[in-house]
Amino acid sequence: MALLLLRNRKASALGIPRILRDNVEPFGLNSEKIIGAFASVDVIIRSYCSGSGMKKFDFTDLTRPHTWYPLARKKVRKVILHVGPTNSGKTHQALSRLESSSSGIYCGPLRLLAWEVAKRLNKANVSCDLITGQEREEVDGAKHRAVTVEMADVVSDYDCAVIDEIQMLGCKTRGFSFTRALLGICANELHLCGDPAAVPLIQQILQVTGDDVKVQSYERLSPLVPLNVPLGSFSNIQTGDCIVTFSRHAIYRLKKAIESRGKHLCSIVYGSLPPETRTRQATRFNDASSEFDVLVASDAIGMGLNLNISRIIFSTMKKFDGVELRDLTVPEVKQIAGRAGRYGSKFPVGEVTCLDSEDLPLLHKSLLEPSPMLESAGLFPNFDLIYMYSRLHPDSSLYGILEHFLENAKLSENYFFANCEEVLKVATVIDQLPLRLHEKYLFCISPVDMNDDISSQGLTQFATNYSKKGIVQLREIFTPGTLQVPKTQAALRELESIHKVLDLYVWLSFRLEESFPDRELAASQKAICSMLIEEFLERLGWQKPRVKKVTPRPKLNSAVVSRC
Ligand SMILES: Nc1ncnc2c1ncn2[C@@H]1O[C@H](COP(=O)(O)OP(=O)(O)OP(=O)(O)O)[C@@H](O)[C@H]1O
Ligand SMILES: [Mg+2]
Repeated sequence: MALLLLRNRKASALGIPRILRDNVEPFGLNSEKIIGAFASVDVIIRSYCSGSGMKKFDFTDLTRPHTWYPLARKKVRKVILHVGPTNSGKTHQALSRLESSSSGIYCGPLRLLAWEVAKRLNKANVSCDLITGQEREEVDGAKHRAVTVEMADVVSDYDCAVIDEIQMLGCKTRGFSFTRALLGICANELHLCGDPAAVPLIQQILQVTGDDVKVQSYERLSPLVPLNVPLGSFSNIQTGDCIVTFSRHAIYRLKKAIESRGKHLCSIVYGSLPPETRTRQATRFNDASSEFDVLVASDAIGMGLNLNISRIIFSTMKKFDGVELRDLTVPEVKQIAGRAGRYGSKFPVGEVTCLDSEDLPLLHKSLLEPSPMLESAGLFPNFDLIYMYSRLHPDSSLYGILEHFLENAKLSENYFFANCEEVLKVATVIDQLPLRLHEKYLFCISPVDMNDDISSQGLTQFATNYSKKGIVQLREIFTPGTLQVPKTQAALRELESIHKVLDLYVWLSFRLEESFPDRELAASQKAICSMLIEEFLERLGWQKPRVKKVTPRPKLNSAVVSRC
């Protein structure tokens, strides 16, 4: 164990750039960030040695995650917790402060929220970049950036930072990114917006950072009225209604049921639609002059968004969560219901009801109950720790290393180990390839959907070609010019999957720039995918599929399709 320390010490005297070149640059960090990243390696080593001498080295000890972020720890941050119900002006208040700061960062859980914030700041003449895993819209001279939380920058110094929907640090899969932003962002002021249920946990977590924490509570700005009468029939649908359901199939069924009455047209929003399509569908619904006056959506609309909804109608109060069909939780009901009657929208009073009367009691009960207090926040070892651990166990696969962390990680009671099932699934595949650890890690944290055959085969193909040749031309896996408007639900689903593969290519191209050189082509094909999907939604979405000649599926080359 001591050997590792000596090796690293030696490296820090003689070979700093080597460790960094091997492990940090591939992630697309600039030199300033490399220094920050190295500082964190150095600090981790010191924090792991302190008190235990050089003999005892336990990288699975994750009890002091605040020490992973040396830059943030140099400051006493002024932390303001903006908490209250939905539609109470929490985000607005934090953004007003961000707008007047000399430099800043907004971190949100959804691309749509980051996009809204970048638009708002730029409109207010505060230049603001938009950065998500797959997008970099940079504005000349910008000192502000709106990002999705996974892209939170923990190696720059900001005047002001905002983390929106902070209660998501309790999320099993994405919570660790919120924890990372909470502990790691270096800013004079850090504004956290969210549910009051997160307050005690955050106060406890920040006790060890020495930050100055204040809580600011909010009340709802406009009323939300739970109705005693269910919708009953689709003939009672009105302009401004949003009907919520949780399966893709049900979304199309409801759209058809509503549109076939000839009075309303529906925009739709659900998770596996391309983000840009979701944005355009939401924008079209928000636009009072558009004929698409009803929204049919999944819980993809359930967080922080400002939509022109007058009434939320739950078509069901149950959701399949991957394991079982369960009742919606109190926070889920409140978040979704909270989209109705947004302050400043054309509907000053929001209403909420269900399709069926039997669901009303659960709706009413959930809206009255406080959300359960958060007990712990997600945590996941960063690459530095995994790398150092791998030096002690050079024969271990990435899967083996992650599994070891999972079994042996020691955490304080404020944290839980993130659910890394998806990462482990990718690791099983990637470990077969002759790649270095940081390359494997990169593929493992990429936004691949391993439950989608085409998406997972796309990842395998990219990683295989990369390991063989070091360069991945998009044309090896995808033939441009072959995309068509889908004519069936199956073809639509396939196009959504192809979009995911192209999206993955763009994501990789931002991190392995020279090896994935066709970003522009991938991005333009992605845009075509979403246009074709939108055309389907507008023209064909609710019509019966016509039984006609079979069209070939030439979009992905045989290497991928043959294994789908
Ligand atoms: N002081 C204000 N002046 C003008 N508009 C405001 C003000 N406060 C809030 N709003 C507007 O009210 C709407 C709701 O505010 P905001 O999005 O900040 O609520 P929130 O509490 O963050 O809700 P959620 O919990 O759903 O994210 C937004 O459209 C926002 O621009
Ligand atoms: Mg908000």
